[in-house]
Amino acid sequence: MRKAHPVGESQFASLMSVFGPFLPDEARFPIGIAVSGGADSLCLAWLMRRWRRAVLALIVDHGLRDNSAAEAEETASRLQTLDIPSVILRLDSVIRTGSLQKNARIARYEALEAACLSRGILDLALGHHERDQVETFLLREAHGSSTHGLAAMAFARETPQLRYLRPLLEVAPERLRATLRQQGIQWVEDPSNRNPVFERVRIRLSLDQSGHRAARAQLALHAGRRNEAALVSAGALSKLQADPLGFVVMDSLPGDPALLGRLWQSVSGAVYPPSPQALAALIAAPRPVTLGGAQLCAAGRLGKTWLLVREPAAIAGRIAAQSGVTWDGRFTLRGEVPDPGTKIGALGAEARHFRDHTLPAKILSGLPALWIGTRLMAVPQLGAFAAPHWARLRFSFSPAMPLSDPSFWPEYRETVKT
Ligand SMILES: Nc1ncnc2c1ncn2[C@@H]1O[C@H](COP(=O)(O)OP(=O)(O)OP(=O)(O)O)[C@@H](O)[C@H]1O
Repeated sequence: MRKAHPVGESQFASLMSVFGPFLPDEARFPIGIAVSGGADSLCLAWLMRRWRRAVLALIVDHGLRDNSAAEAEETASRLQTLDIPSVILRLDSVIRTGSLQKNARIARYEALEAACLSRGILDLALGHHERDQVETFLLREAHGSSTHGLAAMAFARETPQLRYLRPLLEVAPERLRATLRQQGIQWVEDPSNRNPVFERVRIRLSLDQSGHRAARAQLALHAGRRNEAALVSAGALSKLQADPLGFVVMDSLPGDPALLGRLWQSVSGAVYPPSPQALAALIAAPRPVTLGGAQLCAAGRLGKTWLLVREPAAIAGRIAAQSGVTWDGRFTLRGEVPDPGTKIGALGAEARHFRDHTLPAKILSGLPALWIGTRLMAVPQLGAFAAPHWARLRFSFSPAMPLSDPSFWPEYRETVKT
């Protein structure tokens, strides 16, 4: 057998580049990494940290094995030595009837998704690799899956809240282990990965090299078309930068009116995009314009050519603040409101207090703020609170057309791993 080559930093950077736009590499926009402590996801974490500073590893402790808590701690301290911050998510509700593996997986994804949502994480990377992909294909084939199922796992999968990324999906697992060995990084071996009670493991054990190659070739036929379309849409989006504060900056407008319409909807919070004719005219001759609740204007000191931002005159008035309520079709409040008289309204002219902020007043004044009468109590997005107990409140960016909506990436959808 040939010796496996470690994965290099520049190769990983090019694997990540196919996913298109990422939020700036700043502490307020971490990318999540799901780390089990096994070789694959640990290697993913190491590579991600070389690629980007703002990352957060999420370790799920299913609590199903006696030493699982200690293993999770061990993984967390290993990550710490690699300068990767992490949190451990403890599950106490894995249902033990039916398929334990399946229940554990559902509970794991729920916990990961909730943790990302509460921390404003939009992208979560998973450590699936090429052999996982081949096994998924063979499992689905054995179960009579349709063409869609046989395309197996996609590079990325969207939920309305989160995008799952699988940058290592075409990388052989031997290369991930070789990478860790080269760096002298240890990992945890999960005994269930070798337990033939599980069908996936039986498939793994029965696959010789030629079977593996044949399955890969078949898989490529199924997956090719889907991923090709996905890469086209990722390419279009990779040129812009979308911010969960509710604005988009870009050097040029996307050439597809439907795509531009979706961006417009995300920023304005509108249920419908502007007319395709108006958008096509704008693409043909870009110019500053106010349309359908959003404004296209010069990005100025934001560094790119265009800024797409909520139209100030169209912003909603004040409404009573309650957890779960959405204001201006864009921002949903979460957390316990300390005073029943609190209202949500735009920061407006009070944005002048944040003059030193790197973002222009045009963006800041449209952010949601919490008010009691004329008193400004909190601007959660800016980390400004009149008193510590207001700091429990958060707004999430939740327009009717979210920036990470599945229809943004139609070809990336897939069924959850079998
Ligand atoms: N307990 C966990 N905590 C966090 N993420 C997990 C956990 N288990 C699995 N994952 C994520 O899901 C991916 C695929 O899971 P799978 O069970 O196939 O991998 P694994 O064999 O447990 O571990 P690894 O991929 O880390 O070697 C992992 O690479 C990792 O990103």
